[in-house]
Amino acid sequence: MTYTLILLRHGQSTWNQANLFTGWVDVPLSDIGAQEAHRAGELLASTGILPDVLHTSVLKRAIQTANIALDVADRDWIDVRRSWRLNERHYGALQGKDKAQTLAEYGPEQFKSWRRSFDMPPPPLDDDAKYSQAHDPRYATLGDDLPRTESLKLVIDRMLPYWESDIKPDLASGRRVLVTAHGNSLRALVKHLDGISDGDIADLNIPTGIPLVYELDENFAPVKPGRYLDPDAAAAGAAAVAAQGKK
Ligand SMILES: O=C(O)[C@@H](CO)OP(=O)(O)O
Repeated sequence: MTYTLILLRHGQSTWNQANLFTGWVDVPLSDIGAQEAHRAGELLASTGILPDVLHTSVLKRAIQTANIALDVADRDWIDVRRSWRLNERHYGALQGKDKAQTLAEYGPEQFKSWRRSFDMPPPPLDDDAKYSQAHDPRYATLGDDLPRTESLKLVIDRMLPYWESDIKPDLASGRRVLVTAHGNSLRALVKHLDGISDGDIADLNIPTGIPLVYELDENFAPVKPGRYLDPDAAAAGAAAVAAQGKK
């Protein structure tokens, strides 16, 4: 008996398209992103890997992606759970900043450290800053859990409790689970599943809009490497994410 877990990074957002650091800012899909979500649904349908339950973040780019993909796969009806714990990494004071300008201003070393170091968060975002979530009603109950910036390590710390408490039980019940989330929250989950080291995770990038399917054993360990349902597009998409800022 194996469990099926499908990971799906949201399609391109308007801020991905504009090359801006996004984090917890709640931006929608671009037209390209909606097309990617559509294609993700086609891949699920054509391979017959149809989810029984959906987990998403509380950010609309993930929610819209899941809705489009599930509609195309004729799975609109499945159970849905959402959690802030699946949100993108909070990008602190970088939220809303242009990636190319940030690279030019601070140099490649600092830029890479902010984007991909394991435990070095960007400077925190002030609560009265334009792109702060401190007054967003959807996070009103978080109290001290509300981040003002996060490293990947901090994402793992807040994401894994949800994996344990909510996602694992759905898998254990024999349901195929779709997790629709974000570049860095999915990097956190893949790091955990694949046992990737703190250093090596810097080189892992997740492309937008391509389902990544894992078969897990009864201990929730992958029985073989996760596979993208469109490997060529996934490789090209991951390379494009890695190169962001350089355009
Ligand atoms: O801006 C962001 O929130 C993320 C994902 O789009 O960017 P990066 O890949 O640079 O971590």
